[in-house]
Amino acid sequence: MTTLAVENVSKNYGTLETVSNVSLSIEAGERVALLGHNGAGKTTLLRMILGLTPVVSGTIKVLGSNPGSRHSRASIGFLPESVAFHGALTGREQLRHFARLKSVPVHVADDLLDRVGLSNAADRKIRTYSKGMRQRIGLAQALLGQPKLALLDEPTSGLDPISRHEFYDIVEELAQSGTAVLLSSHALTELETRTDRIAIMSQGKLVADNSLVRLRQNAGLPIRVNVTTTAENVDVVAERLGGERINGCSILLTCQQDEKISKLSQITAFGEIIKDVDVTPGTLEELYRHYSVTESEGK
Ligand SMILES: Nc1ncnc2c1ncn2[C@@H]1O[C@H](COP(=O)(O)OP(=O)(O)OP(=O)(O)O)[C@@H](O)[C@H]1O
Repeated sequence: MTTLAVENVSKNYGTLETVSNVSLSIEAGERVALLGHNGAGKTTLLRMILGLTPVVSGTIKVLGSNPGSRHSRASIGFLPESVAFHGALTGREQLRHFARLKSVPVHVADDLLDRVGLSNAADRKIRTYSKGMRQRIGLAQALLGQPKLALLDEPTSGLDPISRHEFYDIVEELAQSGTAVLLSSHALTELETRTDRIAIMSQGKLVADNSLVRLRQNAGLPIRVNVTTTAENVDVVAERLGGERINGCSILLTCQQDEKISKLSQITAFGEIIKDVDVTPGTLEELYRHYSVTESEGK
């Protein structure tokens, strides 16, 4: 059964259509990133999946159950964008408290502290924790009870690169154990290798939902090719390739995906005067802009 099935869901606040006819499904073990500018409707959608905002138009099912139902609530682990903890409690006390609320055995809380790398700080008060350590406690509470669906709202905001890396390792383990993961983020670059699909919301609409490879193909964004030559040949190579000289020995050219191989043959035909070639596909930022702008222009 599909873990999360969102079908034709809309939500208005007054005359503002915050979520507009959105359909999105996530299977067990899939990691989906939900992207969108501020106000795109991501949080409203997450709230509807959680059962906090009623679904009045369209349907949402979590493992076949309605949002907010006992079964649905028991299946979801949620990490809100800003998590508030009791600063006077230790990490262990706080997590054990959440475990009791979720009717999960307390020893599971201790195991999770270990899993999120907090066992050494578990008996320190949360008020002494760094932002990254608080996020880890937040993640640990979202993982209590082995959720079938993890909803993570901006989970890596404020984390340093190493903590982000470790965070995504945990997400990967979670997905491998069969949990479907939906995470919203503004930190685009980290999602490139860490998620299976990218869903983009713009002005309430879902404007893209596909693997990164497919999104790139469909957008047809140009590929950048950076060529380094010997100093004395840079001008002539730039002219022949039709590229732009960007500094001492570097030339920048762009081409479409289907021209890439012929462009590379043209470059290698110059022989030893070519010192290096870097090929960079369109970045996630460019894709994001492409899909958001295409939709808002009504193309
Ligand atoms: N309770 C509410 N009453 C009125 N308008 C609301 C309410 N909740 C959200 N909105 C509006 O709906 C739109 C979408 O908000 P939402 O919080 O879902 O966006 P978001 O994509 O999560 O943005 P962000 O990245 O800033 O968190 C915004 O214009 C917001 O002002």
